[in-house]
Amino acid sequence: MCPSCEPEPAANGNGQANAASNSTNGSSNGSNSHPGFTAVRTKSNPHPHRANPYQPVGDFLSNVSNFKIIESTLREGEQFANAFFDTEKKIEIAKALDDFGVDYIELTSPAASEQSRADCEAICKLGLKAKILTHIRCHMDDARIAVQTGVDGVDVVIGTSSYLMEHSHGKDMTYITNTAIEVINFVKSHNIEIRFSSEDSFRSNLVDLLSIYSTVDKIGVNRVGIADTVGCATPRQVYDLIRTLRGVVSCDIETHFHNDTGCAIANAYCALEAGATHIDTSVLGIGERNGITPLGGLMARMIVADREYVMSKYKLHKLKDIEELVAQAVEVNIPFNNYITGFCSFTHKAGVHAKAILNNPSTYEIINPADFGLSRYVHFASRLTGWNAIKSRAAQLNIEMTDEQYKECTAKIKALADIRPIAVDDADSIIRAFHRSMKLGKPVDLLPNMTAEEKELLAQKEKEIDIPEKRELEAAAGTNGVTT
Ligand SMILES: CC(=O)SCCNC(=O)CCNC(=O)[C@H](O)C(C)(C)COP(=O)(O)OP(=O)(O)OC[C@H]1O[C@@H](n2cnc3c(N)ncnc32)[C@H](O)[C@@H]1OP(=O)(O)O
Ligand SMILES: O=C(O)CCC(=O)C(=O)O
Ligand SMILES: [Zn+2]
Repeated sequence: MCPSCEPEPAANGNGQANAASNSTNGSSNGSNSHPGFTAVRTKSNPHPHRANPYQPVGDFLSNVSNFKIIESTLREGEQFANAFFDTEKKIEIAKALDDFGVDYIELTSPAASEQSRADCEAICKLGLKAKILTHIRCHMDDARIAVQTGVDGVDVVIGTSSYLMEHSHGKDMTYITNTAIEVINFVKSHNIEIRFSSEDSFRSNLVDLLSIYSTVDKIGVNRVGIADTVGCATPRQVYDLIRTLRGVVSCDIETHFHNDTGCAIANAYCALEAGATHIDTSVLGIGERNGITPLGGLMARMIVADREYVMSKYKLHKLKDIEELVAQAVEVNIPFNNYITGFCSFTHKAGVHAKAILNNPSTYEIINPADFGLSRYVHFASRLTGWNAIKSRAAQLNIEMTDEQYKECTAKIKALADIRPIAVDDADSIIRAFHRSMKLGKPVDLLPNMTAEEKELLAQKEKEIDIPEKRELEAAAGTNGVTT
């Protein structure tokens, strides 16, 4: 099968949920297979290969087709307000991330607590494919503990902005540089990967930054790290800084973006464009405050840039399970608008969208849900529903009518949807009853269990219905075209 094609989803005709209440829910049960909508059969191959004039241009600096993920749910994510991971949960998450295909798993400092140290050792012993890192302060005490845990690498960090130099650790650049050299040499002497990072890079002095990165690069660190610790950076600032740094160091460049101003994914992308090699993520973006670049959001961004690379490296159909695992562990709901796995990420509602999606999903989808093992849905039970969606739903119910009849039936669905939120079952009942009335040639009760009040409101609405095609038919049949 063409990698761009998805298997045709089965019709989901037995839905019970109320579409409108779904859409105001604000959170989901973590599934995109919601019963309020129906999975659709589309006419043409979804997402055929087609030249995209906006696709990334070839660029000798860019790593959008060659990046690595440092997954920090078990480090940055543990700093999320709600997070508590016991050993068992940490192991479960580490295994799931490893299976997904992340390149590195970063763990909380073993200096944080005795259990943190023991958990770090336990995860190192799992023999995962992903390399295991731990994250420490730029301090020999922490480094001595870290190298004893069995990790593959140590991520060292120290604040370089004036805020942090003054109010966090109180050390100047000379002290920072000397300590960094000592810690780096010590970790390297244990044949362990080493990364040196400046905290709050975007509020640090550029000359200080380039100077210390140049020094640690010469000593032979595996990576340097740039961190937008307070989430203040814009994509343009990120591009400029990483591009400049790329010209100064020869080692890899890791980047870490907080999401306080909503730029964490865009910043990660720009960093890769400018030559960064590694992106820090966490599942659902959990971390300090409102967190960092989310793993799923990064996957969404990168699959659009280079689908082949992303598909070949990561088991995307496991994303939803990992998010549910972490969401449960930290007791949060997956947001309704979450990248990829939000309950309505692939649901198309307005008639204009539905029609085009039914013809070709690329019209209103940049990501193919099937790449993530998910389905797309067309909503067909609202006042925004169009006759093309109703025709497609009728086909799923094995009902065939003329185009004029689909339109008239749609108008009846809209009339009811103008009165109250309607469920899939309501729309289905109307389609069935309308079809029956067409066959019998006489009106039937569209919704037998409607309340008297609803019936009266609906009758009012029906008076207002004006379908041009119906008017023409009625005129042709000798009526004045006015429904009474
Ligand atoms: C931006 C980030 O997310 S960086 C990663 C943050 N991670 C963590 O903080 C891990 C969890 N932390 C902990 O368990 C504790 O903070 C510990 C064990 C690291 C330190 O605990 P304590 O010694 O009780 O210090 P406390 O947490 O109150 O203050 C931080 C200390 O680290 C020092 N410090 C802060 N940043 C750094 C750094 N990057 N390198 C070296 N020292 C640092 C501060 O000066 C302060 O030391 P002091 O009060 O003795 O002068
Ligand atoms: O180690 C790093 O590069 C990042 C540390 C961190 O979490 C931050 O600065 O926000
Ligand atoms: Zn952070």
